[in-house]
Amino acid sequence: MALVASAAALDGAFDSIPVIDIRDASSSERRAALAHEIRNACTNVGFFYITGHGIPQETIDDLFAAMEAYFSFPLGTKMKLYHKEARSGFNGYAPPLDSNINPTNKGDLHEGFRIGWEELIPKENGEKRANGGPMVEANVWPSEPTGFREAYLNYYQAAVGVGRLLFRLFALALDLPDTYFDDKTKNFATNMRTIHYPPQTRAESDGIVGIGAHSDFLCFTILWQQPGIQALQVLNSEKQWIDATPIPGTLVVNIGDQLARWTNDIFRSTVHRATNNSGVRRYSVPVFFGTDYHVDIKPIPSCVSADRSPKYEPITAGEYYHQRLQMYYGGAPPS
Ligand SMILES: O=C(O)CCC(=O)C(=O)O
Ligand SMILES: [Fe+2]
Repeated sequence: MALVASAAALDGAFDSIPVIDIRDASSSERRAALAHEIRNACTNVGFFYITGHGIPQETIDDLFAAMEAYFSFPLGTKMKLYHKEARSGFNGYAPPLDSNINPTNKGDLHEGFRIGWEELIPKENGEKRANGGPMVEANVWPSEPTGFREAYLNYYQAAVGVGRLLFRLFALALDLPDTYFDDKTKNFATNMRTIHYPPQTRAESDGIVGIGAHSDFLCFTILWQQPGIQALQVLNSEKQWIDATPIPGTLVVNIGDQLARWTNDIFRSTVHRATNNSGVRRYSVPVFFGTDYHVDIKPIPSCVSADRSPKYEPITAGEYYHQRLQMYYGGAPPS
């Protein structure tokens, strides 16, 4: 069925989130079936779990240990890298209630640490990155705990590998050549946040949740969530909140607003929220994947038809991204 027609047949009233095994994505037979599964997940749910992603457990364990140690430091220590003062764009530390992603709430009860692209061992002759552009801001690093930078960058780079594969699979799912996004994603507009949600003591009716209902604003997100703690929920078209229960060994993938715009809403950018009522600390790690700054986001032809005219004005990826970031987190505009 053509992409536009298959999307029109779906209503988004899902009651569970599909699990997709991406292990054999490089085999040509598997790829077509995989692209089909991904298409169904993106048009109906906007969320799916991936297994077989290949990120070593040790890489995840090292990141977990580093963030757990870092977030246990006193607030004053962490505030030395407060992103609004560190001249690092949005990279660095964000304290609890720094953001309020859903303006109908009073604040998001989490603290975070954000990084962007960086080589673990800087290349010789100063070639840092090919014209990173304004979406690729410098990182700031705490001096403690030991191994923090290495643990963060190892996970970040492993996630970028999974993201590159997903860009190819999304292209296939959209009836495009699998290399469609390659020349649009040269400059690593990929950001990673590690998030600590303290146990929630105030009732949700106070307007304070872990992270308020929102949709992500880049192309897609790959989320590691701590096993054993239910917090993330996803909104279906019937306005029911569906639990995205952590499944050990998986990562959660969700479509963001840029890809929804690009696909004329055929891929769903689904609203989600997280509240930590577990009584213990919860950690999660979203990695957000964007495109290069000057890429035009305008509906791709396979997503437009006589019955489905373009819903959004074209905008560059960079302009859109900064509008949204500024709205949620404020802070100094990147240079
Ligand atoms: O912590 C989570 O499970 C979700 C985080 C999230 O939605 C985000 O950072 O955009
Ligand atoms: Fe999100």
